[in-house]
Amino acid sequence: MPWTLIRKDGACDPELEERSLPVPYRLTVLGTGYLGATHAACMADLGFEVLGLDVDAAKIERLKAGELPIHEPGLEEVLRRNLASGRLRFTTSYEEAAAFGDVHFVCVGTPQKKGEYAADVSYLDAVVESLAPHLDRECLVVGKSTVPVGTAQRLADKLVRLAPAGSQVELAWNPEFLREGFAVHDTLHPDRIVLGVASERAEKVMRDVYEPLGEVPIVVTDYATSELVKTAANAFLATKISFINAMAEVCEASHADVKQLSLALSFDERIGGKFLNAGLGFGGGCLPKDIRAFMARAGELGADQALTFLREVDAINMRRRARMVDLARELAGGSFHGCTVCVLGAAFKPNSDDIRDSPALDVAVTIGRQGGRVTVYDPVALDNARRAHPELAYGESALDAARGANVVLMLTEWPEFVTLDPEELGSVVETRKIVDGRNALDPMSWRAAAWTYRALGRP
Ligand SMILES: NC(=O)C1=CN([C@@H]2O[C@H](COP(=O)(O)OP(=O)(O)OC[C@H]3O[C@@H](n4cnc5c(N)ncnc54)[C@H](O)[C@@H]3O)[C@@H](O)[C@H]2O)C=CC1
Ligand SMILES: O=C(O)[C@H]1O[C@H](OP(=O)(O)OP(=O)(O)OC[C@H]2O[C@@H](n3ccc(=O)[nH]c3=O)[C@H](O)[C@@H]2O)[C@H](O)[C@@H](O)[C@@H]1O
Repeated sequence: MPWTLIRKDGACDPELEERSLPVPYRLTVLGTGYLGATHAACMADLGFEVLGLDVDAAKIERLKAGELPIHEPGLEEVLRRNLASGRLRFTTSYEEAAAFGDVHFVCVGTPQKKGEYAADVSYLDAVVESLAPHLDRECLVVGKSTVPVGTAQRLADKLVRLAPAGSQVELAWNPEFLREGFAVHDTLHPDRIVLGVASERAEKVMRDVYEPLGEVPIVVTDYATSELVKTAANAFLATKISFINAMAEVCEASHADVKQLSLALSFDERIGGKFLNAGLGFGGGCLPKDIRAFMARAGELGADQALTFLREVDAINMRRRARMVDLARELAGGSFHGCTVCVLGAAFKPNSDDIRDSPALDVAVTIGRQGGRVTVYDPVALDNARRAHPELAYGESALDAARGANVVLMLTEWPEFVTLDPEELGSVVETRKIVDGRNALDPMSWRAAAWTYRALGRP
């Protein structure tokens, strides 16, 4: 069946023609968090008319005002530019979104269920239940969230069942691979586009939507494979990080240096140097929960043996956090009682304010529970950290947080921490002891300034 989908009024404004959109589809983006806010703003920047929707009314008000609710370098400019042009708008109304959109991108969260490994996909069901009853004409619904394999087919059936337009409403799955901190770049210059589609017409619409991105490898496949590509990619990245952190454990036992080991490995083109930074390990709203959801889903499918290695990947990762606490305690003289610990970093990685499953905060909280007086500083994640962990103390700057500290832990490699002057920091601490949790500092210069410098996986 040919895909006849066009904008309802058939009109194409001259500016859109100038931007040479193959088809001026109107897009909605349902869920405007880290992924959705980026996707909405970037698709508008490509020339599409975009309507972003969220159930969080406060978030929508901020977005309407050109204020980004998250920290993502470069995104606020894209947001403001497209609000000003009128191409990007926001709403909380599903009725409005359904009437507006030819293509609906679904970007809601799929967090880990409490007390379980499995992913909570209920937000996706909620989207379908809110949107579908208003879909009375041909349109494409495109899932971008990361999901357990099998979710897309189930949602596709539900969509057709609930939508008045029935099978004129179709689902496609289009997983997202962007990294926080590089979200705008990764959206506009993806390494590849994966399309899980059930028809040629859905493939055609998706190809048209992404045509303005230029030459990008496109893999067209079925729903299940597209869902699995995403979880496999994150499982691979997590495995690579835990591999080098396992090597760090062996280096610790044998007085070898994991940083030099990693460098030497990186020259082998089959291995490559990316994602081989040993340290405190991975956190964030994705890698940890995605490998756990992957294991849970494999179990449901009777394929749990295939992924038992991910259990070890997870365990190695969590052991790094425990090792960091042990190292800090050792430097504190065997106990945290009466000890002041400065933690530099709260975000799970630099250039983000995201504190979901942050290794840095996890370590800070554990040390606090073990009796340490912990003061945390982060350039952008302080508000989020304060809200989540009011029990910790917070500094206004790195120097402020380090004042009177017996031990400093550098746990998120923000550029401003990497370039800290050992003398200047040394002038405010009680004792010059530092653990470099990301192998990002230069040991020589810290030791030259009379600091006791320790790191993970290095002698
Ligand atoms: N954060 C990232 O860098 C990436 C995330 N992903 C995946 O994308 C998905 C979203 O992740 P994030 O953006 O990080 O999550 P998030 O938690 O920042 O955003 C989710 C948004 O959905 C909204 N929402 C919840 N229920 C809704 C509903 N019924 N209707 C409309 N909006 C609703 C929430 O209010 C929130 O604003 C997850 O599956 C994640 O694994 C994939 C690639 C990158
Ligand atoms: O599914 C997702 O949401 C995203 O998850 C990750 O992106 P992100 O979580 O933004 O951050 P990464 O750059 O992958 O870093 C993840 C964690 O691994 C840690 N890491 C990374 C690299 C490394 O060598 N060592 C290391 O410990 C980082 O500090 C961070 O805590 C993937 O890289 C993205 O491709 C994917 O789209």
